[in-house]
Order: sequence, then C-alpha cells, then structure tokens
Amino acid sequence: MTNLDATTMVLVLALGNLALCAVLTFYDHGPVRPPALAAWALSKQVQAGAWTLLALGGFGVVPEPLALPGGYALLFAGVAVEAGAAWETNGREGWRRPMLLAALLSILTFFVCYLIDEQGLRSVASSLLLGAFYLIGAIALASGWGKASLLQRFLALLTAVLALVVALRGLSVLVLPGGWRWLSSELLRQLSSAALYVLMLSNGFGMLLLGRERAGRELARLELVDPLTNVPNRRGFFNALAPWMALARRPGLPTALVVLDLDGFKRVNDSYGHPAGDAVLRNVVELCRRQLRDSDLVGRLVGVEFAILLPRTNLDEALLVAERIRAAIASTPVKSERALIAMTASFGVTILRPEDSTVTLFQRADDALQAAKGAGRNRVSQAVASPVEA
Ligand SMILES: Nc1nc2c(ncn2[C@@H]2O[C@H](COP(=O)(O)OP(=O)(O)OP(=O)(O)O)[C@@H](O)[C@H]2O)c(=O)[nH]1
Repeated sequence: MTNLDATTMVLVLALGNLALCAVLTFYDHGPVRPPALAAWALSKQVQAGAWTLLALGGFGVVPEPLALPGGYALLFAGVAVEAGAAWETNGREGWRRPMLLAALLSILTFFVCYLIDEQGLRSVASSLLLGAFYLIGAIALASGWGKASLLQRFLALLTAVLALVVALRGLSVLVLPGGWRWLSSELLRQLSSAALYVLMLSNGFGMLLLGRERAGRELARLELVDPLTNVPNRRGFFNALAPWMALARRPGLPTALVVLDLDGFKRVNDSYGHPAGDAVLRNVVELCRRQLRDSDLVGRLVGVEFAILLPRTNLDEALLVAERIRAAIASTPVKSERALIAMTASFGVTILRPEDSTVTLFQRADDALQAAKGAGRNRVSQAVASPVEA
C-alpha cells in the first residue's frame, strides 16, 4: 500500500471544503437562513481558503513561509467558527466573543511554536489546537443530551473520537516522537489526516441533516402551536381536549370549558398598529396563565378568541376562574410604544356533558360568550344549564 503524502491529503481537504462551499451556495435554506447554518457556511469558506493556501504552499506555488502561517491562521479561525456553529445549533448564541478570543490565542500560540521549531513544535501545536476546537464542537453537540436526536448524539460522539485522534498525533510527536511499536509516527500522521477528512464529511452531512431534522420538528410543532402566543392552536387544543371529552362520559369530577373573546380588538389594531395588537394578545395569554393551575390549558381558537380547559373543575369554580381572568385583563393595560392600551374580554363558561361532541360543547360555550357580548361585554356568562346541572 502506498502512503498518501501530506500535500495530497491537504489538497483533498481543500477540494472537499471547496465542494461543500459550492453545495452551500446553491442550498435552498428557505426565506431566512438559520444563524447556525450561516456560521457553518462561513467556517467552511474560511477552511476552504486555509487548506487551499496550505496546498498551494505544499506544491511550491506560494512560498512556504507565507503559506504555512497564513494557512494555519485561517484554519484556526475556520474551526473556531465551526465549533461556534455547533453551539449556535443548540441555541447558544454567546459563542462569538469566546471563540474569537480562542482563535486569536491559537494563532498566537501557533506562531510562537512555528518560530521556535518549524517542524516538531508546529505539528504539536496545530494538532492539539485543531483537536481542541473539534472537541469544543463535540461538547456543544452533546449538551442537552437527553433532548438531542440520535443523529446529534452520534455526531457528538464521532466528533469527539475524531478530535481525540487528531490531538493524539500532537501528543505523540511530543511524548513518543519515534512512535510506539506498530503505531509509527507516520501512521499517526495518516490517521490524523483521515480523521480530519472524516470530520469534514460527517460534519458536512451532519449539519445539513440536523438542520432538516430541526425544520421538520418545528413544522410539526407549528401544526399544533400558535407561533404568536406559543399556546396550542385550535388543532392542538382539540387534541388535548379529546381525553377529557371521553372522561366526561364517566361519572366523576367535572371538567369546565371557558371561551374568551377580546372586546373591540379591531380598535387596537386600527389605533396602535398590528405589532401592538400582537403584544396585547401575548399579554392576555400571560395574564390567563398567571390565574391558572399547571393542569389547566389555554389555547388560541382563532383570531382573538381563546379557550381554557379546566380539568376537575365544577361550574361555580370555573365561573370564579373566568371572573378572575376578566378582572386581571380589565385592570392590566398593556404598554405599547405610544400608549397604555386598556383591554377587556367577554367570557362564556360551560361544563363538559356526557352527550357532548366538540361541536355541541363549543356551540354552547359560544352562545354564552355571545350572551356576554350582548349584555355589554367585559363580563362572564354561563351556558344555559342542562336539566341535570340545573
Ligand atoms: N394584531 C393582531 N390582530 C389580530 C390577530 N388575529 C385577529 N386579529 C384582529 O382582531 C380583530 C378581531 O375582531 P372581531 O373579533 O371581529 O371584533 P372585535 O373588534 O374584537 O369586536 P367584538 O369581538 O365584537 O367585541 C380583527 O380586526 C382581526 O384583524 C393577530 O394575530 N394579531
């Protein structure tokens, strides 16, 4: 078997990173480019430049005293941003400053080592620093392990193992310059190059597939959750309601449903603008939550109409809860840029009945709500009682 020489491996890494840059240029990421993807694309561009410069140095096209320090400086910057992109993937946005500092320190350390010993110490520094940056990326991917997908866990483990292989090469130059038994220094160099190559591929596929996974999960979430208020939307609320509808057919503690609709909301949008209206909606949900137990559930049915499910709650208690929420909304104006926006809401309250379907249940709650609106708004009205409830 012929050994791949160092320049060929550097060329392979340059071409691989350039290919990834080209793929990312044509990748349709949707209307907004996720920050993690933007950071990762930047890291690939910088790394592609780094490996290309190193390859040109290896082939003698660019003088080595220029290509080596320049190439490695770019490489540390690139892997620092790649590690940062892994943190960004996990929603940690504060990586920029520490990673910039780490990249600058690495470049400085590398230059000092390069000036002291152009060959040995330089290899030690570059391998250890590269390994450390990949390890930081692996730790980022592993954080939140319990919630991470299988793919993310696999990538975290693979990146950690490969980072150690890269770092091991630096250590071996330092501790066992002649190698150890069959593990010659040349074999370690080749293993380290192979690890860098696999890291390029696995991180390449991994980042794009992780992005897809996340987009898929977010899409599935948005089918059930209202993005403005972050509570279940109509479908999500109906899903959560289903088991309680079934329980209502058995004797036991009752379950109550409250529907609420904000009064004269059109005026808010017209007078203060849509963003202020959105802020009021978020505030109303927050006010509701503060008045509810953990087992209660708020959902946004449509527009400015919300529903509240109150398990194990009878009609009198539900009326009290609705009244508390009504009073809280009426007494808590929302601060907008231009003014304090006063708001009121009307409420319809009912109990789930054994014979109910979602249609009859909501029809009854809605009738009660309309009665509250008809009686002057900013009030709570209960549905007409069934003969059993009466
Ligand atoms: N800002 C904002 N406005 C919304 C949203 N969804 C619905 N609306 C507005 O909310 C208003 C709802 O009006 P309606 O419920 O028909 O009537 P209203 O003005 O609230 O009056 P009453 O319900 O009769 O008391 C409409 O102007 C909608 O455009 C939203 O997500 N954000």
